[in-house]
Amino acid sequence: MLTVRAPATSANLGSGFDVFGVALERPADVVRLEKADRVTIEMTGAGSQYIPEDPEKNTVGAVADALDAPARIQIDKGVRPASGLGSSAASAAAAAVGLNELYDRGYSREELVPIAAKGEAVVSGDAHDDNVAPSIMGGFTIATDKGVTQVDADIPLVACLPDIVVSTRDARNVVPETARVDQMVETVGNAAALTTGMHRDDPELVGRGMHDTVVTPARAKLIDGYEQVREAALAAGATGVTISGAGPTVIAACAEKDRRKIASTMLDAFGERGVDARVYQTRIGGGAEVF
Ligand SMILES: Nc1ncnc2c1ncn2[C@@H]1O[C@H](COP(=O)(O)OP(=O)(O)OP(=O)(O)O)[C@@H](O)[C@H]1O
Ligand SMILES: N[C@@H](CCO)C(=O)O
Repeated sequence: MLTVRAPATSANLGSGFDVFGVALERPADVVRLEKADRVTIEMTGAGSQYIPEDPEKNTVGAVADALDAPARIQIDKGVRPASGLGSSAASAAAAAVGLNELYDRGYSREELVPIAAKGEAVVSGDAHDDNVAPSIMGGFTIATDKGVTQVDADIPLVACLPDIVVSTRDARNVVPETARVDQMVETVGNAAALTTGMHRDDPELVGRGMHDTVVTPARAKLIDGYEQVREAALAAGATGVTISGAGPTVIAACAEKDRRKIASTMLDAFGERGVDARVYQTRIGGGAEVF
């Protein structure tokens, strides 16, 4: 049996809607796979009771189909579903990397990205690559229809996951259909600053580049306490704060020395709104690993 650990991810990072993503050092899904006559799926772990084991409805089923690689697949969820931490993508990424190896298909990590994205289409109706790309390739990724650009960045992060459910499908429905030219100009500037910051391992520049006035404000309304948590994290030293993926996780970039204080401040701010939350003190990490 082959075991693959695929990390949680944070997509968008504010200014890079549907393009930017980072792999997180923790949490992660652990997926075990062995060849079989047909695809079967067994789920355990965080929120697994809410995830269908039917291969037609689970992200890994679509990946096994795309690779023509039937297998018995056991998924231990470390990444809670509907979290904004790329839960559905972590399983799909692990399945793509694991089945590619199990069946000796010979795809490169970059070639596996659109294959794993077929799993995302099953749950959100859209095959966006921005979570599966970092979960497979690690680091900071820029995923477009021309392929994936990757850099091994090292930035400390805090990911605060409130006990609220936001489905990607719902969060995509509130994205504005248009943006003004001045917003476009601002977004390009922020995205460029963030990308440069990733190359320099510079949390200040990355945090500055996370600012977004187009998609984030519309989605913030779905997260009770978002503005209070954001302001509290910035006051505690975060260099930038935004919604992780489609939410409800709120993600902050920071210097290492401020990370612990920011984490407890974000928890307290959700607590003051009566919202339970858990927090991951993490950083940008590597992609899926096979054991
Ligand atoms: N293997 C899987 N792991 C997690 N969720 C899955 C899986 N297969 C299907 N799903 C379904 O996908 C949905 C969760 O995916 P969704 O994209 O909404 O959350 P997420 O991946 O945590 O968020 P985001 O993409 O914003 O980071 C749930 O409805 C869940 O039942
Ligand atoms: N880019 C996607 C990531 C969530 O899957 C979104 O924000 O809708």
